[in-house]
Amino acid sequence: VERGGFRGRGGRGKMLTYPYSRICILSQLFTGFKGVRENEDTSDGDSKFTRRTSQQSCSTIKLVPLLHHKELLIFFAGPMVTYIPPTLPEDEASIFAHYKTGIHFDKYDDIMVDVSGTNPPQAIMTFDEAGLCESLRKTVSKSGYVKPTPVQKHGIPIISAGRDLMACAQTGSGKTAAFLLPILQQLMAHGVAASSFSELQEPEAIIVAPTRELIHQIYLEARKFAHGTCVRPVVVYGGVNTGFQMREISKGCNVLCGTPGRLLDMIGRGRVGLTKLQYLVLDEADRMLDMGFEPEMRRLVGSPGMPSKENRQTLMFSATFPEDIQRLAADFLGTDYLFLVVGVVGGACSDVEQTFVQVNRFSKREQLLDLLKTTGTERTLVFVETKRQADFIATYLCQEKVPTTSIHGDREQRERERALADFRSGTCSVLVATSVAARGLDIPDVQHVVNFDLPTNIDEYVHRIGRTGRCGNIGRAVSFYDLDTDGQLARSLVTILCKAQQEVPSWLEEAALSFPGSTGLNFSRKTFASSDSRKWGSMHDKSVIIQPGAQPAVDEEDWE
Ligand SMILES: Nc1ncnc2c1ncn2[C@@H]1O[C@H](COP(=O)(O)OP(=O)(O)OP(=O)(O)O)[C@@H](O)[C@H]1O
Repeated sequence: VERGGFRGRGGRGKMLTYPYSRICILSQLFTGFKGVRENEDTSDGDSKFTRRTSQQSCSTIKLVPLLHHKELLIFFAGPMVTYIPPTLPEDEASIFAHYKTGIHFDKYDDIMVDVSGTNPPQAIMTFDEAGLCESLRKTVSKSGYVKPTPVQKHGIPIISAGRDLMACAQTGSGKTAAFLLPILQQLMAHGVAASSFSELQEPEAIIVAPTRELIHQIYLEARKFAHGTCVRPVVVYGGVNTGFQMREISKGCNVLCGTPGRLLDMIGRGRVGLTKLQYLVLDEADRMLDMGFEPEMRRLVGSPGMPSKENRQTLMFSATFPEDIQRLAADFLGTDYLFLVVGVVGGACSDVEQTFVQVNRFSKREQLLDLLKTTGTERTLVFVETKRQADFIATYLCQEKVPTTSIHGDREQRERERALADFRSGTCSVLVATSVAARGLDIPDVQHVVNFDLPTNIDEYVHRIGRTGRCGNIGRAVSFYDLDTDGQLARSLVTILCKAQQEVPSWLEEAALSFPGSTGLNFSRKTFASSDSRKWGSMHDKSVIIQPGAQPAVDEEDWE
């Protein structure tokens, strides 16, 4: 049923063992039985069923036959989730804490921008032109924003004009505010009703993102910009006590931020209604629509009460948009949507200096240690392929007296949040992470990203190295390249380096040429390439940045 999860086929009264605490959907398998629908913290399972939880990672469910039941069986085979995140500080200093824009912030103005689609509205040049209400102007200024970034200059008027949008802009260039500000402004302008207590809440905006930490970060941004207004943002994501989140929703909810699973759960429980929905935002939209999440996104837009795409505004943001995903995305957007490209679709942030080191798999660990000795206390994010590897490397570095923590999908939510907090505060200068930390996370002063293992997908690489060099600051990325295993990525890496105007090591170029299937390289050094799939028709240039057949992030279980 799930990779490495459900083992037994089950049967009348048979004991089944689930080694992971995951939801298993056992369609049709047990016709004639009804399973316990046990939700993490509500023991609302039918009393005719027994559920025995042994250790945290191993639950046992006994199925008891119930004649004449032929439902889809849904089991939650995990321990009760009791985690309630710490209360957030309410003081302005904490809410508006931000880091400084870097010396390259003004260079954003030189990046080429292309808006395709009919009648795009005029871009704004300043926040004054954005027509923000007084409260929002104040929160923008308290956040340290002086002038808008290109994605904000173009995105804000497009959204304010009521248009659907697919926006592609480099990592760390302010996409979050580009959708939050116009949504909040429109809600305020149309006199959004201050939320009040009700078991069913009907938010005006829903924002979806692929990981718990990212959606929490977006929620913090929404809470920051909405500070002092009557708009109430709420966040829901897995790994946190459901009852707690239901109570938070019932206190009032205008902007609901969520990971897909928990969001659908809240809708399914009748806690969230969709009839008032005006805005649906997919952050990291290419990830939200790839094969991992697409079914959930379709379930979301097909949920009862969800306004049709003509009757809601759908907004998609990412730094990468492979062509096949662009085509798929069109199913969710109104026909007249605008496609905004800042720089190169799928391009790496040019403020990140990218270096490649040839390694063999047996020397990597020592090379990492040597590298970290040269970086000292610089905040460094180390990406590895698997959860086990993350634990292993973090333990190794701790033994070598490098203050290290780790984040991956098998850690408890409490531990994940603790790890991130320790990294943010500098208690641990090194964070070893799987792909769960690749997208969206905005951590101040990450000077350095190390790809201990290169990902198999070039878009994943772009997002990973984008954890540094944000908002005009300069960052460095070092990638360990193993000739035995990373050959299939060589060609895409060369293209990424060329487009970011960076030096390509000759051995990498050779590796790209010698990889089976390479038919000569033609790496343009263009600073800009518009890549709206509607323009290409069937004649488009299949740039290697776009990899239609690319596999999703390796460590699928890391995602929500
Ligand atoms: N106009 C601005 N002026 C100053 N700082 C800004 C501005 N816009 C955004 N920022 C800050 O820049 C940082 C990066 O923004 P954000 O996280 O929205 O980037 P992003 O484009 O969504 O990145 P990613 O692709 O990695 O998700 C944040 O700390 C944000 O507060």
